[in-house]
This record gives sequence, C-alpha cells and structure tokens, in this order.
Amino acid sequence: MTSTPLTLPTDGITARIRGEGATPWQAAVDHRFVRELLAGTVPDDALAGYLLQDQQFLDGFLRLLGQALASADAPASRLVLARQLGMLADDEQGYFEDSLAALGVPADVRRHPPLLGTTAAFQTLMAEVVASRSYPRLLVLLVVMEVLYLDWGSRTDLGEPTRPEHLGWVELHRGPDFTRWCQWLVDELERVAATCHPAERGELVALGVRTVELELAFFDQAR
Ligand SMILES: Cc1ncc(C[n+]2csc(CCO)c2C)c(N)n1
Repeated sequence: MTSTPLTLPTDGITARIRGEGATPWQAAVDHRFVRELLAGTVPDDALAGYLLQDQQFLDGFLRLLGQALASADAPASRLVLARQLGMLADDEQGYFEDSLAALGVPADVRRHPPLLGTTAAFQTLMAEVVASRSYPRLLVLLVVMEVLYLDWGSRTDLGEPTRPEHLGWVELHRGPDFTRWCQWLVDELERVAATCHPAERGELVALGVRTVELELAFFDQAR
C-alpha cells in the first residue's frame, strides 16, 4: 500500500525516516480522509475544513521553500527550488480559490479561517527550522511533507474521484512532474545528509519522524 513511486537508497536517510516513522506514515497514507477523498465520498464540510487549515499550512511551507532556496549550497539547487515556488503560487493557489468557493465556504471565513492546534504546531515547527537556516533540516521537512503526499496521491487501489474539488487535490499529488520534484528532493537530502556527522544524521531522522507524526495528526484534525 505504501510502495512509493520513488527510488530510495536502502541505507539512506530517507529510508531511515520512513522506517522509523513507518507506523504514522502508513496510518497517514491509509487515513480515512485519504480513502474518502480518492473514493469521492469525503463530506464537503470535512474537505472545506481541511483546505482552510492547509491554506494556512501552505504559507509556512512557502517560507520553508524560500529559506531552502536561500540556504542551498549550490546555484543549480536554487533554480529547482525557484521553479517549484512559482508552481505553488500558480496551480496550488488556483485550486484553493476555486474549491473553497465551490464548497460554499463564505468569503469572510476564507479570509479569517480558525487556526487549529495541529496547524499551529506545524507552523511552529516550520518556523523553527526556517530560523535554523540549516539546509539539511529544511530538506528533511520538505521530503516528508512532499513524499508522504506523493505516496497517498499515487494510490490506485481506492478509486478515482470525479468532482473537481476532489480530483484537483489528488492530481496535485501525483504524476510525472510531482514525482520528479519528490525524487529531486530525496536525492538532494541524501547528498547533503551524507556529508553530516552521524550524530547530526540521527537528529535529522528524529526531526523527520516528528514531521510524519504531525502529518498524521493533520489528517486526524480533518476527519
Ligand atoms: C499538511 C500538508 N502536508 C504536505 C502537503 C504537501 N504539499 C505542500 S505544498 C505542496 C505543493 C508542491 O510543492 C504539496 C504537495 C500539504 N499540502 N499539506
């Protein structure tokens, strides 16, 4: 069920994070929210609530990507991160605006959504890692946040939704472009982590597992 469309070195740091975080990772990829989203049966209020939180998550995520761009150790890496920032500002933002309107979320709620506990916890974690300016730490968060989404988005055993609010969210998390981006993130993390001291690598793994646990809590918060 959690077979990933990516190539992961078996002894690498990504495999360690997925291994030590296997229980919450599997629970997230097989979450009721994911199953209902792919089957097209997720209730409108659950999807709307999730999207209102994710929009606030995404603002922190943008800062994370921006800091990764600033902290990257190579100009070629900065270009890849810059392209992904542009994609996020276009496709992702368009999906949110269209879907929240289609789900009937009033404009004032869209402008001033409630901030729930796990969303706030995610924002705190992302802000901490941004403040560290550590490229390996920034990459750990990005890898978990993106690859975990690629893993559920690539599931083909749960059906295919038809409503644009459902299908749009699935399509943002699968396919060749998103897979290439995730593979680049993994390769980049593996490259950078290989130069870290073993004790630092252990801290990176722990940070990754904490991020996986928050991803699961984020789905629990929605459904
Ligand atoms: C809680 C939460 N975790 C991860 C993602 C995944 N994600 C964040 S930004 C983005 C666009 C591509 O970079 C994707 C796929 C999410 N949306 N919400």
